[in-house]
Amino acid sequence: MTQNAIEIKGLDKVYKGSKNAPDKHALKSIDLNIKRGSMFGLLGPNGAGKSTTINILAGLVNKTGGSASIWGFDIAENPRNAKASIGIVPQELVFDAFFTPREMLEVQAGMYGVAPEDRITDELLRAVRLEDKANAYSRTLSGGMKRRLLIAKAMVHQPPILVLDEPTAGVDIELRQQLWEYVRELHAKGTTIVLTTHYLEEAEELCDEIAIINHGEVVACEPTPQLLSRIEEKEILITVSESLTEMPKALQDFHSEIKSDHLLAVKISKEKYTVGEVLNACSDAKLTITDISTAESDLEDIFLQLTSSTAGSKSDAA
Ligand SMILES: Nc1ncnc2c1ncn2[C@@H]1O[C@H](COP(=O)(O)OP(=O)(O)OP(=O)(O)O)[C@@H](O)[C@H]1O
Repeated sequence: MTQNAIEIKGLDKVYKGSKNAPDKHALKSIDLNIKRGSMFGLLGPNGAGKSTTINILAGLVNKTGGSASIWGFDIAENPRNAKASIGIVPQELVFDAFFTPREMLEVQAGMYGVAPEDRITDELLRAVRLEDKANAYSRTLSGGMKRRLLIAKAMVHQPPILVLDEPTAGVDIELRQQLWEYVRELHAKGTTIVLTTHYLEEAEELCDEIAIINHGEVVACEPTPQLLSRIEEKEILITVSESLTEMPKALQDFHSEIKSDHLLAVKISKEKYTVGEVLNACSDAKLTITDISTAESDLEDIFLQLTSSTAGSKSDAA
């Protein structure tokens, strides 16, 4: 039995165009393995292909090529078991406004064939802190409550994998913390979590592995610390009293650039070099430093670094 919760191999999706719209190659033969028990982040700019990937796993979009399996079940050969192994929290807050949270969870459990005695409706309502609203019309819930209800809805059949598609978009900080608290609880109890998010700092904080997808291609997929260290760069801005016309020899080993007459920018990988080594190189070059400042790369920078090499026009990504 595979150790992966989700295995995606050569997954391809072309949305057929129409008279006025060309075909859209949304996924270009992507490979992804998501380990059982992990908290996995799928990051990418708008239009990268995150929702397409998730919707294929959910059985809502048909793939054009390749394969995907969920908890060892191929989505094409064994769609019932594949579907039973995953719970998906969609991006949009889609609801039947006249159902109460309790009814909604009961109906959903029924749709998954969960016998009445096996249902965990009350437990779920408590977990997402909606027990007080169990019998209220869903249309009376706040946006945050609706979001929590959608998580509960995705868990009615107690799947081993929970996928959250941009769960905190437009959600305030306090609620975001509550959501993550519950997601962390589920994870601690053994649920594999996959989330797509634009909040890069959240992926950094929550996920043990991150894949970055851009224009339908996987740009990176690694354990979070490895991803961070691989490209973690520090930019050092050094002002010198000498007028700079060309890069001093002692600094040529670094990724350095003359920004203006007296200003040098040196980028160093924190794994390879220290700031001290850069300063020593300046001293070897007989430069007189009058000012120095540094800036760390965060995941946002890394994300830009990784995606800019394959990035096309903004309109294509929109
Ligand atoms: N039903 C569809 N028909 C045609 N093109 C589509 C369809 N759904 C998505 N696309 C296109 O496929 C590409 C990938 O879209 P997708 O929604 O998967 O991206 P995403 O990474 O989830 O973006 P976002 O973060 O904005 O949700 C985009 O260019 C999008 O316009």
